[in-house]
Amino acid sequence: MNSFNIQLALAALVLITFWCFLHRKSRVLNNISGPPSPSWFKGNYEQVFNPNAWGFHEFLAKTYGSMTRLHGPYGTNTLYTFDPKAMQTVLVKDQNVFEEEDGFIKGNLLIFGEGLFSTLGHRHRKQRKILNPAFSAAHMREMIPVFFEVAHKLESALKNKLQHGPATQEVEILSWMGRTALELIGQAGLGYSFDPLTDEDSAHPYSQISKELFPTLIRLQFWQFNILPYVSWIGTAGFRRRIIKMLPWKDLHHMQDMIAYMYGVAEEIYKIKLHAFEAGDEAVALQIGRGNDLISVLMKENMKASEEDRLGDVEVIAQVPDIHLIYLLHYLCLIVVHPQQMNTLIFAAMDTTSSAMARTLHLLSQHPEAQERLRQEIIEAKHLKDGHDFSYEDLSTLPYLDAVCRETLRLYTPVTTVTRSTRRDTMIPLLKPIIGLDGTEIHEVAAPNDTRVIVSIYNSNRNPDLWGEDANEWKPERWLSPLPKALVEAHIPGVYSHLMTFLGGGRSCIGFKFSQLEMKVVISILVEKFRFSRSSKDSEILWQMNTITAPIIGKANHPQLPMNISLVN
Ligand code: HEM
Repeated sequence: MNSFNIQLALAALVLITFWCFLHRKSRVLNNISGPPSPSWFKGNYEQVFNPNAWGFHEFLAKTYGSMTRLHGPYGTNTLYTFDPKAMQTVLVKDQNVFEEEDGFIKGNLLIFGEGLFSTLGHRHRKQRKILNPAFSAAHMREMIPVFFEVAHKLESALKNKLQHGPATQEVEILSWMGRTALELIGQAGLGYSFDPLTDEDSAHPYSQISKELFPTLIRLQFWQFNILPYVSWIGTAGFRRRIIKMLPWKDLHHMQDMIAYMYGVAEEIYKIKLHAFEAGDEAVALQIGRGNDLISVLMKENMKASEEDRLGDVEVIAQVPDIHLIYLLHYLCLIVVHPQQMNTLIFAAMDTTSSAMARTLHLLSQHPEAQERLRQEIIEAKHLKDGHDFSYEDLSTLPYLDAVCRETLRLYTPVTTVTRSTRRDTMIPLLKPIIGLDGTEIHEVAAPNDTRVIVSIYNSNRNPDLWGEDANEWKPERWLSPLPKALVEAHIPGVYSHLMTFLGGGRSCIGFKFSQLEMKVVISILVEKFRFSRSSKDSEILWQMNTITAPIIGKANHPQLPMNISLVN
């Protein structure tokens, strides 16, 4: 028997064990009401995780409230919640009980070594401690010139386009936001420039890939969640690649090609960085970002740390780029030969924030009065500064800009759900009790070991019990007066503004200040200089849920957001 056949036999054995394991799962959650299952094989998963799942999530919230039972694959149970107290337990209080799923952590360990996404408990906390200063407000303050430098490049490119063509032009704004976010995380995060941001043709191929990655990923999501964690460690990477090639599966092949490309780019950046560090301080200072990028700061912090807290060299290099894009990591388990984390940082920072910036501009194009109000605020503040760029403090004292960003991130969160899995039998207390199928009032849910819990960021941010009857409307003004008492008293466990957008607890988004700054810098420059209005295709634009929300037109496969723009003067 050759080694290929042995690995094939092992794969079959693992799958059989996996079926048996699932069947012994408990039925304790059967008393919690929830939607019927359309399929034993997939349960409700295809309804919850699909690009157009908005309606199903709204239906769950309206029909079953903030704690629901879903049918998982193969007759298993899954909890779906946005109850504030339940989220507090899952994400903050008992976060060691509600961890990322086993397969996820093991797969990441295989590929990335001990980075943020592949560590738990003490080790994860230790890495966060070292990483925190690189993402602190103090460091963001130092980075602000880099943010403005990149935003001004975008401004020049768009101005140039408008000055050499019709006064109002249709522009595909999503790709410009993606390119800007890529350049920003390149310069501020990695000390590397991807894109001169001069015209449409100068785009780095990486930004195109980022637009295709998530839509492809969501088409594969069921397999990713339910099969991949159990097979990702089987055989060698070479074996797994051979298996993928044999499968008649277009999306998986496309994913493999995209990752191979990203891998090459990441390797190049990685080598440049290492080379500069080996050459010493002067070489680092000559780099883009002038030694202030996240990797450089992390290295400096690590040198200062006590011996106990210090990360090993490999851990440092693995760490900074090991930024979210959780779902891609599963695929990397299958496809990539050895660790390459640069891509994770780039994607985490890029797709989330570019989606948020594009959504903000889209909303402003649909609400011209809000756009004008924002423009006036920026122009007046700029006037007081004699036209100079804003400082970090200036940006945090523009109330309407702040309100527009918060409201957009509330109503249109780029990441709509996160999933955790219980590591032992446990209780989940509820702020709002539910009625069980047997008619009893349930104040806390007994969740057996290995229960999947989906936390709905989307429904938490739109909960009418907390935000009021207008919770589903985009109203920046709500942030200019005191927030509803019910919301404040609910103690939403999010790190940002009673919102779950950046999550809460020890695994919350470490880059949320980075992303806030980026949004404010880019939106303030664009709205001051350009007027945004709906394009003729506006009614066809459909925002898809995906892993990170993205707009598409009609049946097109790749995200795009056409918008009309003209110069303000
Ligand atoms: C609007 C933009 C962004 C949104 C909505 C967002 C959202 C999130 C969410 C929901 C998580 C938790 C995922 C989970 O636990 O399953 C997360 C984690 C993370 N994000 Fe972001 N993110 C954004 C931008 C960024 C940026 C710009 C960076 C880096 C520069 C970043 C770095 C990270 C990291 C490192 C984690 C993992 C933290 C850990 O496991 O300890 N994010 N993000």
